[in-house]
Amino acid sequence: MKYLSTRGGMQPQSFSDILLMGLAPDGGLALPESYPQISRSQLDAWRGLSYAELAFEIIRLFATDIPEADLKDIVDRTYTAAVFGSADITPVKRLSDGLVILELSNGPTLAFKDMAMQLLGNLFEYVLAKKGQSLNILGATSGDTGSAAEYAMRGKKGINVFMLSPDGLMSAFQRAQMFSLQDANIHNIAIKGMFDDCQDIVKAVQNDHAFKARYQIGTVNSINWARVVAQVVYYFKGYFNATSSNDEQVSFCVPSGNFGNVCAGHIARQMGLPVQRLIVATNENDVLDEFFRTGVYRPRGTANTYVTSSPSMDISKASNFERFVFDLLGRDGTAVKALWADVDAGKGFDLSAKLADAASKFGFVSGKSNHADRLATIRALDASDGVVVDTHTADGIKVARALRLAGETVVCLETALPAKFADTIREALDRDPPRPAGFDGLEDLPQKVVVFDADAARVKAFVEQTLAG
Ligand SMILES: Cc1ncc(COP(=O)(O)O)c(C=O)c1O
Ligand SMILES: N[C@@H](CCOP(=O)(O)O)C(=O)O
Repeated sequence: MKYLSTRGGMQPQSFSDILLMGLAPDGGLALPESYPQISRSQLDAWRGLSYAELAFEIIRLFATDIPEADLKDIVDRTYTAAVFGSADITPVKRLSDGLVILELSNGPTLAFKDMAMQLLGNLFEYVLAKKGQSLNILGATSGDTGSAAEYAMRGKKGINVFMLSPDGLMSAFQRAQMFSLQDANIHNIAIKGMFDDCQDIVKAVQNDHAFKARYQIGTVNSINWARVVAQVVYYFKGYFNATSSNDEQVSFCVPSGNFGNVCAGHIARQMGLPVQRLIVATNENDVLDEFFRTGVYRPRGTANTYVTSSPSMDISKASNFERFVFDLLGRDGTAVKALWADVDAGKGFDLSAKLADAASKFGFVSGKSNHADRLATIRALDASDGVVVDTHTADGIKVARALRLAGETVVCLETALPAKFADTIREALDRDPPRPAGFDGLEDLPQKVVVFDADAARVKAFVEQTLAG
């Protein structure tokens, strides 16, 4: 399997190369030359597999330059009950109204990001050892990618993590999870701005080819294809757990911001998973909802991005959306390059002529949620099912309930645990959310972080100084 860029300007590369590469040299995102097609008999054979067995079957189709025995060892070490809390890894819960919740947040940092990041840590370690290289990761987070990456990479030989986050905008729990880490290879940088400013800096540094090569800069955001492919696995597992036969179809409802999670659902559907619809749920930052309703993509600036009670989705420039648009436009890299030249110039684009395809050919629909919806959903679910969900998952459930068709099985992706967003849970339920074992006193630990303006040059200087020792 070789990989190309969404902007059409990259020579085909192997999985291990794009794992370390981050953005493609032409500024685009890596995608496989084609998606592997899963036959009905393969799907039947996969139904009874454990999570690790299934992950191996799927990832080996993409990571074809890693010897299978090595890959199997990496996957088996990653997806264990000890790390993810149960042998099932991603169990499902059926609500009284028939909606299914796919639990993705039982890993070390209580968000779905652990599902891919734990694998990424082990893949990096393996590939870097083989190549005799080291890697300096520059990442951006709105709250969950950062902690998942830092927990997955802390203490790993040959890896440093520099993580940008929006200053003062994450929850107290999210801040404490990241900033309390004292490991020598973890560096937290709070940026005076929003997540999009952090992601813009990551992309600016990735596009400085000389700096990137000199300091071996890599990425853990969903820019990195390995993140997306690891997320494909739980769509298959969620499908098997929510159905009793491969004759059935399900729809997935996905709380969305940077479009990485639902992009993995799109890939699973393209591979042949029987997915009826992919329901994109946004919060008040509704760039994606606007696109799937109108065909107009209108990324907003920081001044027009709201600070909400589902803060991890406070995103107005959905990085991974480029991967979907590449497919929507018949994999035309030249057209994607032209559209993203407009995006990079602060404009948007109009693909309303393709809107019907987005729905009928690719199964996408969307809806949005706001603070009042979130509170109402959290209260209603607590009352009806005794289930407390986090604010992002609540956005998904609100939208799933609004858009569900008669007879449709909708699987809602649980993207974080409520303990991460205690203020809003208290506002909704007048009590604290359950706090999993091991997190008591987290917010009282000493914190280590530097604060910078949203300036790529300042971040580069910090990376240089830190690595110079
Ligand atoms: C808790 C939570 N929910 C939803 C999302 C949105 O996911 P994505 O950015 O993959 O669309 C994020 C951030 O990525 C998140 O941390
Ligand atoms: N919500 C994310 C934002 C980054 O998304 P990614 O999937 O591209 O890493 C976060 O929690 O940081």
